[in-house]
Amino acid sequence: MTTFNSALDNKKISFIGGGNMAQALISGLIACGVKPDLITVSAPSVETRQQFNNQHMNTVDATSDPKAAVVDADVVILAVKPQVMKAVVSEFADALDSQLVISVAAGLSTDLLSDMLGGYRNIVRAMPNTPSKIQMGAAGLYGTKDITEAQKQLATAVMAASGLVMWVEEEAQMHAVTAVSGSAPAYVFYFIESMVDGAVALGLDKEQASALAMQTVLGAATMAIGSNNSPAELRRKVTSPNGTTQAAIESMQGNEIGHQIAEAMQACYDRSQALSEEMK
Ligand SMILES: NC(=O)C1=CN([C@@H]2O[C@H](COP(=O)(O)OP(=O)(O)OC[C@H]3O[C@@H](n4cnc5c(N)ncnc54)[C@H](O)[C@@H]3O)[C@@H](O)[C@H]2O)C=CC1
Ligand SMILES: O=C(O)[C@@H]1CCC=N1
Repeated sequence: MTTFNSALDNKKISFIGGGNMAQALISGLIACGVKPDLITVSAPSVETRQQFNNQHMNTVDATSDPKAAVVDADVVILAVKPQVMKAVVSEFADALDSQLVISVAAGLSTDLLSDMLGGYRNIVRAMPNTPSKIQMGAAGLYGTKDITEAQKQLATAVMAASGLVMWVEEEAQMHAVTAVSGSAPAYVFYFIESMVDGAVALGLDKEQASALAMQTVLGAATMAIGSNNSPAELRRKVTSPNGTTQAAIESMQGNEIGHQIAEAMQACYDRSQALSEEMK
């Protein structure tokens, strides 16, 4: 669990958009000690605002006015879909003066975001993932040359409230971050779904199969993080010569599962690249 970072002291953090990713990041911030009354969410739907009010007992400020959310914020987090970003930011771009803007939108380059923001360049692009909700997220960050060292530390503190933070040097690497962590919880959920279906077909009931599959994924990932052995070495330690695991792994290799995962990641990367082009 991440602990409170003093860079967050009294910082006002405003979210534009109150969907899945905003909710996950807000949970991380509050869990690490940010006072809810320093957080504002701008969302057009009454239901979304009501949901925030209920969940956080009216301590998080939920507004329909993005400009009010931005005007005295220290950090503005853009958490709307790439397709609506241009229209949404046009409502408050003229209220930006020194705020740190963090965009979590897939694909959108800092140059394109800057154009949408009327030339404003204090922008960090982040690619988090939904396990941020339980402070187990993994986020890649890229900053323009225009952000200060203090803003870089602030961006690190904001995103580290929800888990691991990794800065990349080249903006193009953000597409790879999306392929390996931003979108990747979905691959893992798909893997778990398939394991459960497989176990049910082999005679277990669904609850038993789900509990065993989820605990195994958690145990294997936790073990890999804490180990001096590589994932390949850990795999070999499970695999007895001519035993059960060898039969399973040979079946996967025969079906080129590794190659198929790489292909899926390439598709994710390509889609991330295409989004910026489409939104120009
Ligand atoms: N869901 C995920 O796992 C991840 C999502 N992202 C990025 O986060 C961003 C948001 O995605 P989600 O939270 O999944 O989508 P979502 O659909 O759950 O939330 C989007 C939110 O945008 C808001 N919105 C829509 N129109 C608006 C407007 N005119 N003004 C202000 N707010 C408006 C609404 O509050 C809505 O809840 C996207 O750009 C996505 O690429 C990044 C990493 C992971
Ligand atoms: O699917 C998407 O486009 C977003 C970005 C990464 C995860 N979800």
